[in-house]
Amino acid sequence: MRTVRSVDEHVAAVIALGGPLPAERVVLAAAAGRALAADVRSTVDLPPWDSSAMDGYAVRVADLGPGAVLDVVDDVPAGDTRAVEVPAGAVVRVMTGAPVPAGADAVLPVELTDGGTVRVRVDDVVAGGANVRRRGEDVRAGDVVLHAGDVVGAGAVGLLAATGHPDVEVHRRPRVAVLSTGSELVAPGDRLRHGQIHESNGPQLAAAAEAAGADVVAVEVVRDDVDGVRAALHALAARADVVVTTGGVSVGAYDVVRDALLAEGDGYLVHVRMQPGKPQAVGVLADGTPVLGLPGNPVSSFVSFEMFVRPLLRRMLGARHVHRRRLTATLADDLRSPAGRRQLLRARLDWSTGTPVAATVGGPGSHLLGALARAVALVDVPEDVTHVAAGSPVAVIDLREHW
Ligand SMILES: Nc1nc2c(c(=O)[nH]1)N[C@H]1C(S)=C(S)[C@@H](COP(=O)(O)OP(=O)(O)OC[C@H]3O[C@@H](n4cnc5c(N)ncnc54)[C@H](O)[C@@H]3O)O[C@H]1N2
Ligand code: MOO
Repeated sequence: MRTVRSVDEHVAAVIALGGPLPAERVVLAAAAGRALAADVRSTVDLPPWDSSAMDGYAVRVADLGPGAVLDVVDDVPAGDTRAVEVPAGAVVRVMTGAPVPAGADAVLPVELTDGGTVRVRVDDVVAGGANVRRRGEDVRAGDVVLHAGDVVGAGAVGLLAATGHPDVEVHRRPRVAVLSTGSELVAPGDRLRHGQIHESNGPQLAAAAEAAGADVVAVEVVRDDVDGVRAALHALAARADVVVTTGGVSVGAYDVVRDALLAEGDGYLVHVRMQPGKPQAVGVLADGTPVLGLPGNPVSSFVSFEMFVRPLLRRMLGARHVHRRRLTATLADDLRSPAGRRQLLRARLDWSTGTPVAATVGGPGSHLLGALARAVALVDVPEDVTHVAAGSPVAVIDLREHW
């Protein structure tokens, strides 16, 4: 018997199969794409001291006036660690990023002077505080600068380094094993005999899992043989946090993932009210490893990964937001959708008018790989909607990565 579920019910059931994995400390170079396991506090003020924003002269504003000539008593480049002071009636030459000497209350840009190095003529004045970056104006020592669950992007790596962190605590990446099933499958590059196709779901799912932040530990292929599938599931489960299979979950005579999971005892089959991706299998092996059985049609496996596997992997990665960003787009062309199934159509997004226009690519057939690479979004048509007219607003799932 198959359990019938909505997409949201199945998403909830799959996400419940795992939680954030244990934390580990990694160097910053390995932190991008990982989710923080704990809040991070700054070890320093940023800037750590009053800092010059310009090449010029550290001045006492009271000494300035158009035409004033002042002694240049010192020269402070970036990296100068001395404690320097500006006496009244004089200036100190400073460079961008250099500490502003004590006593100065502004930096006069070199362009507003004659550029002198012994004495300098002031051509124009600045207000108190001008071009001085105050200690701590950006970040204060002890401030929480990043939160647990934040996914580290390039900006966060820069912030971590600037706030004094050579390494950071992140959740372990989920280890994913991919198992493609099908006696018709041969390796890409092998010559196809009649009845054979190139194995494409394994590489596709591995790439999707890597992009989701997972560590893909295996991509294997087995023939349609229940014992072979069971043996492969156990071997892969020993090395992985999640096993993802494709093919063999429908009602065919040789749908072996279905039979293997049923034989494992803790598997079940689901009809999800969606297109593509109706038949799904979910199980937990004896060692506790979840198995997600995706349908074999390439578009079905792609969409099923997006809707079910990716949120689980994001949750295991520790990311706060496990779902893709959703947008509202204008539909380019009329579309039809089956009653009672939520349809997820591959689409391009055209931003040339400033707001997104979604044009579906490829037909509704779940075997149509030709246009898959052009899809950057999925148009999400609710179960009860059977027709959407061109020009209507539609919900869209944005497939591009966002930090
Ligand atoms: N009588 C019925 N037949 C089917 C139903 C149904 O309700 N009643 N559902 C259809 C739907 S919808 C789907 S989706 C598929 C899912 O079937 P399986 O998960 O059992 O997948 P397979 O039969 O093994 O393969 C389907 C199709 O995909 C190709 N395939 C499989 N694996 C790969 C791979 N790794 N790389 C590339 N292509 C792959 C396979 O050759 C088949 O053409 O069932 C429908 N049938
Ligand atoms: O549910 Mo299937 O994925 O439509 O081809």
